[in-house]
Amino acid sequence: KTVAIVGCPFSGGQPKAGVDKGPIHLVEAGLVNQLEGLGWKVKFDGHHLFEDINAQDDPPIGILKNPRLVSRVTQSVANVVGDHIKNGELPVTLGGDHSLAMGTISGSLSHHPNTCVVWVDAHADINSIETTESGNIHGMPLSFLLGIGSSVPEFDWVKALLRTDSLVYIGLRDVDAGEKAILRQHNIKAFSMHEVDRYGIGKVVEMALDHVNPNRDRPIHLSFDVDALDPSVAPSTGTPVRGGLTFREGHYICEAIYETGLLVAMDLMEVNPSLADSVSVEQTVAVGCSLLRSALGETLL
Ligand SMILES: N[C@](CCCC[B-](O)(O)O)(CCN1CCCCC1)C(=O)O
Ligand SMILES: [Mn+2]
Ligand SMILES: [Mn+2]
Repeated sequence: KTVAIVGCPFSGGQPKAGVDKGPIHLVEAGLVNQLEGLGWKVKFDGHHLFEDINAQDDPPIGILKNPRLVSRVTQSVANVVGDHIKNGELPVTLGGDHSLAMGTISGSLSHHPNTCVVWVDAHADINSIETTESGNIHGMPLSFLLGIGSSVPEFDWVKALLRTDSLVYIGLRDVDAGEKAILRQHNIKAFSMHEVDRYGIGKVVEMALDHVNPNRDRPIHLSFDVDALDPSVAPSTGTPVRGGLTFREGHYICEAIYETGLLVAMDLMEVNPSLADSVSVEQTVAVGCSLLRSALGETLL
């Protein structure tokens, strides 16, 4: 079985410099060899190069920032991920900011229309153009994928093929008012940190999969934002929020999803190696690689 590493040095969905350097740090930490060590054939044809659009050609739409750049980059990612899946490979997309998930999940859905999405994150990333307070598109990918809010012509390539009952969250703890309304209105299932505390991660993952994959027969796309982890575990990320998942809880999610045998694509997002001291950066990168290994079959025994 082949893993295809898709390095996406992209930061256009948010304002902090550095998140585009996430992929190179993850690869340079030895990710390819680590995955080969698990028995995977690993395909990595270099990091993708996204040429910029100069600012005057990409004015905000409403308050959305870099809309044309984000749209173009995520559309190219959708094609890359879709092609890897078509080739029978398992795409592992390294971010880069979470707006990339518009591309990765579109890619999965293009080949597996019944893909269910497990979104591990402190944030819901579901703001529509009406509800976003920041205009940072990394806080919006799911609204486009679900077709929530008024459409933005520049993003018309995103077919709203994800159903709200095919999405489940784990780790939420910083959800905007507009997003809370969207989650309620659309009955989107979310296991916040409150549920993690209450039921424990084992039960939460079981309930999450029972919700989107009751017969364990649907392909799973795992979109993992490292800020789902507590900042003490993954400090070097753009929007840290205290009270997050422990190192083990994060790994348990990945281990349990691997055990289903249904994983078809994974994203590891929002590693920004320029936001902390070198020890903390190294720690964040190492945790990212470790999570990926767990999602791809590394076991403790
Ligand atoms: N919801 C936020 C954060 C999005 C994080 C994206 B992720 O998960 O990929 O890291 C935060 C908006 N928030 C509103 C109140 C004032 C501070 C910013 C937004 O910008 O939409
Ligand atoms: Mn996110
Ligand atoms: Mn987040």
